[in-house]
Amino acid sequence: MDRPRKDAGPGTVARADAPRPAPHELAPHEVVLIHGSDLDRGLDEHEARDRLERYGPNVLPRADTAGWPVRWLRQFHHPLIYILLASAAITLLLGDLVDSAVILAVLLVNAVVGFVQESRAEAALDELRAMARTRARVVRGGRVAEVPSEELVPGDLVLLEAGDKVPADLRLVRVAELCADESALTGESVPVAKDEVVLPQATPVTDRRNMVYSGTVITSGTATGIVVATGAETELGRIHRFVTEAEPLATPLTRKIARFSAILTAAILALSALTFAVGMVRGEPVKETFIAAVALAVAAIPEGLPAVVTITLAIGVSRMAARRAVIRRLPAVETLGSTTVICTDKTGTLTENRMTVRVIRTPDRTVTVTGAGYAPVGELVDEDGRRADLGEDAALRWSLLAGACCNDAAFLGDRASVAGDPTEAAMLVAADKAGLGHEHARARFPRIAEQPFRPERRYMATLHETPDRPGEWIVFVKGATERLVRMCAWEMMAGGECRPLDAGAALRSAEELAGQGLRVLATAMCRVPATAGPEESLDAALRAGTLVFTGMQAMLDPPRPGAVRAVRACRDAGISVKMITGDHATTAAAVARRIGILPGGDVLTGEDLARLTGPEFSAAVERAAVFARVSPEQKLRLVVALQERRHVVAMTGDGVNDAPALRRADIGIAMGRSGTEVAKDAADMVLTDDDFASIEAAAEEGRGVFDNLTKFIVWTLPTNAGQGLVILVAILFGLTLPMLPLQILWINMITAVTLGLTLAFEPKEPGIMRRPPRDPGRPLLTGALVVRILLVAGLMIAGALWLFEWELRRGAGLAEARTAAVNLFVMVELCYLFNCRSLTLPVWRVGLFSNRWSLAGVAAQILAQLALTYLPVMNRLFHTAPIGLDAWLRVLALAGAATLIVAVDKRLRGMHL
Ligand SMILES: Nc1ncnc2c1ncn2[C@@H]1O[C@H](COP(=O)(O)OP(=O)(O)OP(=O)(O)O)[C@@H](O)[C@H]1O
Repeated sequence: MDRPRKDAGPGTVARADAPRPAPHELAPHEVVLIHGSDLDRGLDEHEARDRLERYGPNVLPRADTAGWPVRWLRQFHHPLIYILLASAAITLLLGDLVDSAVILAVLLVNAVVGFVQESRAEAALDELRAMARTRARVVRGGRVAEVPSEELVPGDLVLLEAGDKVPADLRLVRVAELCADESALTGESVPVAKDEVVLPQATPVTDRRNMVYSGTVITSGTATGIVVATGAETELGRIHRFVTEAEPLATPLTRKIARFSAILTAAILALSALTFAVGMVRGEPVKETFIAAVALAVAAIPEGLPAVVTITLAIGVSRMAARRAVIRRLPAVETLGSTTVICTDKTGTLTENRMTVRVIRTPDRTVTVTGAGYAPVGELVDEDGRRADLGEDAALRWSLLAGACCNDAAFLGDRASVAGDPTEAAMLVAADKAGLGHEHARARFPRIAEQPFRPERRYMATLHETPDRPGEWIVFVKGATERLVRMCAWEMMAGGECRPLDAGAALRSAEELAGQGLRVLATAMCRVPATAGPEESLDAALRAGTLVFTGMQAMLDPPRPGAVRAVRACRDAGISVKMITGDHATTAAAVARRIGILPGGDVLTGEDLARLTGPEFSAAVERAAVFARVSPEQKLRLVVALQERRHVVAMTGDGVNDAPALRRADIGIAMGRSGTEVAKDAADMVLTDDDFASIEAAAEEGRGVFDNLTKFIVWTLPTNAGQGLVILVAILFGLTLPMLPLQILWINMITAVTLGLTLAFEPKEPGIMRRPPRDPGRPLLTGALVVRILLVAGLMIAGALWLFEWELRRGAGLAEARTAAVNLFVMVELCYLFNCRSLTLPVWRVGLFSNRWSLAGVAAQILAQLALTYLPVMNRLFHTAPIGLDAWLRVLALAGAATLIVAVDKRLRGMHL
């Protein structure tokens, strides 16, 4: 390996006007020099801060989204609004200033509501984007740190590993088996191997294998690179001057609703044209009939529906975020409510991913390790309870050294957390507890080549210089026991002597440890002559199959405290939970049993899956609850098989190879802490705490969101129908209008905001996780809903017509009778709101105070009605008149009767709306 010269040291940033060679033409140390950085220490924190100010954040400028004036004007871009505008103009021309003003007021209120809703939804999505930002690992001042990738500056020393999204344009300075998927830049999806060699000046961007570019993805290997360009200066920035990341707000449901609204609008417009025609034939006055027809259309069309859907989904997004599930694609909110299977990783999701080595077993000895967590507090204890003496045991020492040196993890801060793999961190801690000191061990055996861990090969290997024997190198390997026994011919004993490996005994021993729920990693080593190149020597040593087996380290990864409850909750909700892991079947089964996933299904291994095909495969997948030693490709097969059996599948993943399965799943879930950037990119949802309980919480919220949407639809369609049909019926049958078109507009305008919208804030219903998942194929307009629409609209119209007639006959004036009818309408809508606030509970059991928005809305609506009835100015504007207590009593009695009838209907037909 052409290692960079370290004596170059930090230099000054080259003057901006000096002609500067491109980074790919320079040796690593020259790039470092030019960028004023250091190959070991990176930039200092304050230098990085200065540069951040000088160069700006590492982001692409966003394409200008529409400013508020445009968004405001967009609120008027709707056929219905055009009609209203036209009718306002016509009434004005006909000299009716008041009517025209009221229509304009309706329009304005509508636009304000639409605007506010849209802004809220936008804000929620902005928040969502902010949460989805990526982080990068950098070396600053000699320490590894994780920073948001926006904060990277030229000269930063960035560490890359498989699964990372390259955060800026980097000149590679150290590389181990690096491959990058550059399809984001070049369209070529085959990963490209990378190197650190110097390339000639004229090498085109697409061939520069010593560079990695922002937006591309590391598919395997590890590397270190120097940032040479950030933000708009990167190659990606040159191609896309702006980000146009506006995620569409459309979901299957919003699309369904948009289609439904379009058909409904057309039908209602036709009806109102018919009303106008009938009125004309009857010889009614043109102006009044025209306004009546317009009012019919405005009142009957549920204009607010699409906006309420978006806002309900947005509320769902923030509720889920509060429960640590960040939604990246809006449709996920909806799909979560109908999830039937959750396929989850074991490590980190069901367990804490905070490993502690508990047992170390060499071929002739077993020691237990005391202490928990990452603190180096604890010791190695022999079976007889005495402290183990390392000095006497060569196998134990070499196993611990392999664990410390064949290891990429590093502790952050005060050992509170790790950068890298917790499995590896546990092995560092074990070495520390044994008194070897992992930093000391790493310094003593400098690493010169490596084969990073890859899930599909299940081991990691490194090659090191050794201080005591200059002509030799040492190979360290760690990985799955079944994998390592195939690479070993010998096993080391405590005294340092080697004997032929008893693979059967090693495997049985691993099995026994796994049966205790421990995760087992085997270690091996060998010495090789330092003759060939380091990479070739390492490769040859691994292929020779003559390594020396030094032992196994078995670690405990405790189940997450909330996992047991969450798994049970899923089961109650008709969602089956399947564990998918790369770990050993016995370890997986033991953990699954502890968490409650087993019994209740079979345990299948990757090998079993490989043997099965067709219907046999999918039946086995359906039956199994635990899948062990599964490869990422098999995850994809699992998703497909489950989907073929009509399941709605949520699948978790964190590795780069998980991306296809995450994309294919109905809901791909990535891990916010341990997940790779690639997995997050492919996912619909990211868990900020990696916890399975958060998936269950999100599923619960998803059901809540869908319930609230249903509640709004169940409320709005019948009341809109009632408002529109009352005019239609009056005109078709030649009756005196029981309500004036302006009054209908009033009802429509006020109730949509004060009553309907508040349903979006309804809390979740009790028992929401005790019913089966929702069928995503169910139509919007079910037969039961049609019956409900007819029932509520019929009751509203009959009640209003009857009351109107009664009041007239009683000697009340026209204005007074109409006021009573308007109040009845509103009261029925108000009581019906309580009916809709729960899909399951009877109307009288809905908590009055559980949704304060709805309570405030109801109060506002009552005040508005009192104002409409008693304020002289409102009387003049809306042609209303004060009504007496007896009229109110009739209004309340009728509204109460209507509520009772609907309650009986709800009781009889349950929640099948
Ligand atoms: N850093 C590592 N170095 C060497 N071997 C490893 C390392 N991490 C894991 N292994 C081995 O590879 C196996 C598979 O690991 P992988 O990371 O694919 O799955 P997992 O973390 O056990 O499970 P899950 O899929 O639930 O996250 C492990 O059981 C272990 O034997």
